[in-house]
Amino acid sequence: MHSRHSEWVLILDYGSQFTQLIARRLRELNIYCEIHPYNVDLTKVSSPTPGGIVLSGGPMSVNDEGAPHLQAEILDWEIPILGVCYGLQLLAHSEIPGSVEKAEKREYGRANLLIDNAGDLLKDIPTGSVVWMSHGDHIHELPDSYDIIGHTANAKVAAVRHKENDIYGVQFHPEVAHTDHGKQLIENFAYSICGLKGDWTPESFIDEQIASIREKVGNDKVLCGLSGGVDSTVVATLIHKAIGDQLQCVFVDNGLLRKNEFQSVMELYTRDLNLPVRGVDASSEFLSELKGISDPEEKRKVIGRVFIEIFDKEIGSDADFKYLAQGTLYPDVIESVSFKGPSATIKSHHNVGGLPEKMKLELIEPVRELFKDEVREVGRTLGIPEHFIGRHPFPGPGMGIRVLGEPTKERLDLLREADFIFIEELKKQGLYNEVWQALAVLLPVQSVGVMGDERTYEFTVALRAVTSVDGMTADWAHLPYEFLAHVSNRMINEIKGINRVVYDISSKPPATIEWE
Ligand SMILES: Nc1ncnc2c1ncn2[C@@H]1O[C@H](COP(=O)(O)OP(=O)(O)OP(=O)(O)O)[C@@H](O)[C@H]1O
Ligand SMILES: O=c1[nH]c(=O)c2[nH+]cn([C@@H]3O[C@H](COP(=O)(O)O)[C@@H](O)[C@H]3O)c2[nH]1
Ligand SMILES: NC(=O)CC[C@H](N)C(=O)O
Ligand SMILES: [Mg+2]
Repeated sequence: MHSRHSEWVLILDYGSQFTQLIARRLRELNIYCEIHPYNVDLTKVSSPTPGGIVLSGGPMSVNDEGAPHLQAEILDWEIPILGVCYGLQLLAHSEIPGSVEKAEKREYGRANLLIDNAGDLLKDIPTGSVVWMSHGDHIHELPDSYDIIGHTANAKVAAVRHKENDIYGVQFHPEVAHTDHGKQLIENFAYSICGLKGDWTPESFIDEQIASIREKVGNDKVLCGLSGGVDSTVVATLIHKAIGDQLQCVFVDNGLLRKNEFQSVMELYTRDLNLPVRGVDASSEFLSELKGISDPEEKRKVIGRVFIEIFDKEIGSDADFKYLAQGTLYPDVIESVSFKGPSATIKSHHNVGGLPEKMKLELIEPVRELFKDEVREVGRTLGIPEHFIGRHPFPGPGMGIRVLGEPTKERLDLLREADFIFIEELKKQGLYNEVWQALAVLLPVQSVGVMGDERTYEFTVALRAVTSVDGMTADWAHLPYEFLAHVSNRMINEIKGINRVVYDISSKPPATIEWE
């Protein structure tokens, strides 16, 4: 459940790698938006009526058989529309099939936008400014209903405006940082053309969520899975504000947590936040269900299922419990479901794609549409102390997906020691807040070493640290060599069973942050 801000923009996703960025740019303007697949059931996105619609780019060609189409009804909504790249091609193609053709030269990279008629869309954008192109098709024949308002040396049609309606299209990508005035263009579209005010702030979000949680829950009770992480802490605080002691939180020790995590987080919750939390030790249940399982997706599904079983057990026969609250985030949702259908699922986050099909409790997920940095802002506004807000994300399946292969107790303990050293050193040396997330992975690889004249044949730990804004894309963190040397040295000396440490230097994409 979530409630939609009254003023919002609908983004229809045609599969572009940049669709998330359109959402980011709008949200930076304090405009609420949601991404839905191009073929979404329109009744799900018509209330409240969006103030504008953006059609994203996409990898297909509009002329391909089975290419994602435009749901023409949206044109009757008389709402401003902005088509980006594939979105623009789709607008042209929907009036004149075949008007889009393969360009002689694929255009990828920077181009200079020459403005023919700025009007409202290109207002305050200097002619000749850099725009980012990424397309193989181009518009050969523009429908009569459109005017060209911008072109580049290679693209006769780079920006268009419908003669009568508020429909616009651009061949370049205003959402990427390489387009110099892309943000201005999106602002022009949202503020001037759609007439949106940009009044979506953490305060308005909190007020709306509290009202909607109260209305939804009534006199029933809510169970909230609390993990010590940012998202669930924010969610529990929000719900506690809304319904007080109708909320009960549970923190599950699933045997996959960090070293000392369970005790220290329980203490912090009692000390700093006045939340009703029960701690549950379910480590043996989780570990026995994970026995013999080494496939990443299978592990995630097992963990998702056991979490729900434990939650069900916790409520026992108390029939007042009708809801389960979780700190599910937008990236969890985006990565677990895909507009292309399940085949393109990247990983089943335990709390989304890993959930069992049949559940007794109905979900309440107030931050399901937010990115991590937005949740942190909401948390700060709610007055949650910084040591909760600033924590690195830690996934629900925890060490279970960081021990590659079967997560046995023995291997989990090894990894816990390695992780403890890595995080402790990051904090000690003032680097913890410089990286977005840091973790250690235990590889199922043994290699030969020599220690004190003895041969060793032990495991390898991979260190991973990334910089990111929202976890959707990430770069490996350039940690100082001396730091890495020190950490490696400590791990190999202090942890019996590890004789080699490597550093992961892959970015996301094409890698992901976690290894499984
Ligand atoms: N050990 C746990 N006990 C109870 N619930 C949990 C546990 N781990 C995860 N969950 C539930 O799953 C949700 C998703 O986990 P996730 O790790 O994405 O979020 P988080 O732990 O709240 O925040 P963060 O991403 O900062 O770690 C949590 O918000 C929480 O509701
Ligand atoms: O609660 C969670 N349940 C999960 O199943 C899960 N899988 C990945 N993550 C976290 O999501 C972010 C992106 O991770 P990836 O780049 O590995 O997909 C990173 O911050 C990951 O730690 C999860 N969080
Ligand atoms: N980035 C895009 O949306 C590309 C659109 C289309 N696939 C093309 O190559 O022209
Ligand atoms: Mg977590």
